[in-house]
Amino acid sequence: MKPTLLRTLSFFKPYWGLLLISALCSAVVGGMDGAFAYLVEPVLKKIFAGKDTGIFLLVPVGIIALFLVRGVARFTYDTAIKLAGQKAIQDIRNTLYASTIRQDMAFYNRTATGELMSRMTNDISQMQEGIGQVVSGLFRDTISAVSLLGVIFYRNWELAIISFVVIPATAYPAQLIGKKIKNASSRSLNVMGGLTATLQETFSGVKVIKAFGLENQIVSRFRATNLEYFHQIRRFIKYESLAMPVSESIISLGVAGVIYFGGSQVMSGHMTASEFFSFIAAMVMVFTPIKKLQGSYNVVQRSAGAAERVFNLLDERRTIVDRPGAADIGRSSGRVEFRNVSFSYGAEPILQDVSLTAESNRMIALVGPSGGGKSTLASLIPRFYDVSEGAILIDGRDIRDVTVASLVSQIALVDQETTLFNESIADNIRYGKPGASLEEVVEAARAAFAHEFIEQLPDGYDTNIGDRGLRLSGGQRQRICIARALLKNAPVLILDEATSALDTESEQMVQKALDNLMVNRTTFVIAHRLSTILHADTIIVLEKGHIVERGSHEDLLKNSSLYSRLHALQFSDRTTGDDPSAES
Ligand SMILES: Nc1ncnc2c1ncn2[C@@H]1O[C@H](COP(=O)(O)OP(=O)(O)OP(=O)(O)O)[C@@H](O)[C@H]1O
Repeated sequence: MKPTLLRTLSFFKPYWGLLLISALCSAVVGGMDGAFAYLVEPVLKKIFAGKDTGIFLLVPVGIIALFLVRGVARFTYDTAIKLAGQKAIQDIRNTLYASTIRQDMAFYNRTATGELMSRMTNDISQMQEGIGQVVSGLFRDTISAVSLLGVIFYRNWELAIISFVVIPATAYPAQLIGKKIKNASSRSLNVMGGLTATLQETFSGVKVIKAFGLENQIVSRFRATNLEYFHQIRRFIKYESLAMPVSESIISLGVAGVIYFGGSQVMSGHMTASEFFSFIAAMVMVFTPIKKLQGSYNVVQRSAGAAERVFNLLDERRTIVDRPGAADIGRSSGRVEFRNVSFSYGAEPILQDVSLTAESNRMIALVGPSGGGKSTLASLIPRFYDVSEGAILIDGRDIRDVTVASLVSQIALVDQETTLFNESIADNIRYGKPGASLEEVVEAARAAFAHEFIEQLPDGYDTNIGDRGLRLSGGQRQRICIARALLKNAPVLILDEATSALDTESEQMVQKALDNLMVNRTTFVIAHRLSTILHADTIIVLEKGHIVERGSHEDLLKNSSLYSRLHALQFSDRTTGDDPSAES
């Protein structure tokens, strides 16, 4: 708990100026509570005992002045402390996002996207609520409680001890309840993570849900998780609602003691009535900040659950990082060598003793039965994963000896997912080369055979990908991705070809765009189109993680090889598409 709290507080460091302003103002606000309770005694004495008419007129004016000053101080305090809280939360969210987006692919494989979204939104909101409430009350309520306690002890320390004997008795149940609140909060956030994951999965997979008529099933699953969330929240509500009545009941014992013993002292003449009123005023006033502080403790407990989850995510270690002394690779010639590479995601070996060399500007096609390891092999080049054994070299240098940033700058990737972001088409292409001029963007789009259709869009290159009504075809999206890769102009290209059936015209356009993209680059094609494979310098046939055949299209066809069988299969059933990677 303590490290979590300290860690949260460390995010406030840059905003110490705002904290200082709020501390000073809260001293004014809190101190005035004490002053107010203290002044009850002389004022009452003068009014009732001395019949002082002067002070009688001064009191209302004084009260207005006091509350004016208090109001200004409180406004400044609240604004400064809440701004500091918001800024700290903003920094936490930025830090978390920056660290998560840099995580390894392995991390993304084992973590549901919805779960991550939940941490970024629900958990951070919970933290924000905690920080907001605590920081806005902590200074003020502490100073207010201390100044009022000062008045109480000053007026009558014996009576003060009687009344405060009960305070420690409230600590134990408060702590117990706080712990329960924290556990319930953590559990409810876990369930909320699952709920967000379900939302993410089902909204993005809505096509399948509709096609299989799974709506009812999905809704019942959602209802069940939502009910579980309610159960967790119900526990949480119960404990939170219990906190106040428990402490108030214990405190009432103290109040009863004060009335009894204080009243006796006034009657026996050991204390004046105005002193007693001042004591009672301070006593009544002090319970408000004390109760608030106790409430803050519960909020802290609740936020601590969320903060722990946020920090756990922040502490996830990356394995794909720069080695000490890693150098910038510069611009490579694009010669890629796999030297006795083995790889596994877990216990199961996926690639075994794979050796191959792609000379600069050559084209290597990876084919073979589904699950043979083609995509895995390609994903090792940009270090999405590190090899388990052996090494991958670019221009003779182990890719683990160069910086990750310089390595990825050597590689352009065009895959089946055709990922476009909710920005303008120009900006989507510009991701290939941040800061590229519009002329460069247009040139890349022309080479990708995308310029024509982009120009016909309502806002041309400024058309937003997320605009309502913008319906880009699969082939058009692919050509935008190809333009992006063209603009990157990297010496190595990884092409995970789309299997999605494009119509013939669209396929031809995409093929022409790809032909342009492949010029003067070392290209690894995970091939699904026969036309691409025909031009490959080397075809690598992967089966169960082993290279079983390699050679040119003609060489491989000459033998009664796996490749020739895959090839024959395609020709015998053109309706399945030109897909030599299909299961043999
Ligand atoms: N992220 C992952 N985590 C664990 N196992 C994986 C992961 N990705 C792939 N695999 C497994 O690795 C093996 C090789 O998969 P890979 O996708 O590389 O094959 P592929 O030849 O590209 O197949 P396809 O032609 O169907 O795309 C498969 O058994 C697959 O289940």
